[in-house]
Amino acid sequence: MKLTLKWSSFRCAFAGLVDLLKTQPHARWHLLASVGVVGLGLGLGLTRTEWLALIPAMALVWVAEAVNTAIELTCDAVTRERHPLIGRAKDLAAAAVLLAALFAVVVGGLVFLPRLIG
Ligand SMILES: Nc1ncnc2c1ncn2[C@@H]1O[C@H](COP(=O)(O)OP(=O)(O)OP(=O)(O)O)[C@@H](O)[C@H]1O
Repeated sequence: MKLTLKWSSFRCAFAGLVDLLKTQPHARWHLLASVGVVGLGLGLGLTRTEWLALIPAMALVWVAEAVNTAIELTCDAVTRERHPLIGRAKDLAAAAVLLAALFAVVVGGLVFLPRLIG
């Protein structure tokens, strides 16, 4: 089996990341929150276990936001007319971001609150 790396795929993925940050205001909030969490975590000297909880929680929010944006754009490419299924698809994609963000807040609270008020 031949293993090959397609560098153009990395270029496309990076372009998607830049697109996300340029066009999605929520992504900029995620960036601010991620920088804040990492800065606070470094300042408080979090343990490896605490980082192992925080990193997937943050990553999930980024992944959900990217997929949500992709779904929104795909829906808009299919039709700009109102359609109940498009509405549901967009609402469900937005729900994925909301769920990821809520769970990230819970994880952040479990990690940081005992250190900040304990
Ligand atoms: N073509 C459509 N048919 C039916 N409902 C739609 C359609 N487009 C948007 N909606 C409804 O409007 C909501 C907002 O859609 P929109 O495409 O403006 O995304 P958004 O909330 O502005 O997303 P973001 O702020 O992340 O870009 C959707 O969640 C959906 O309920």
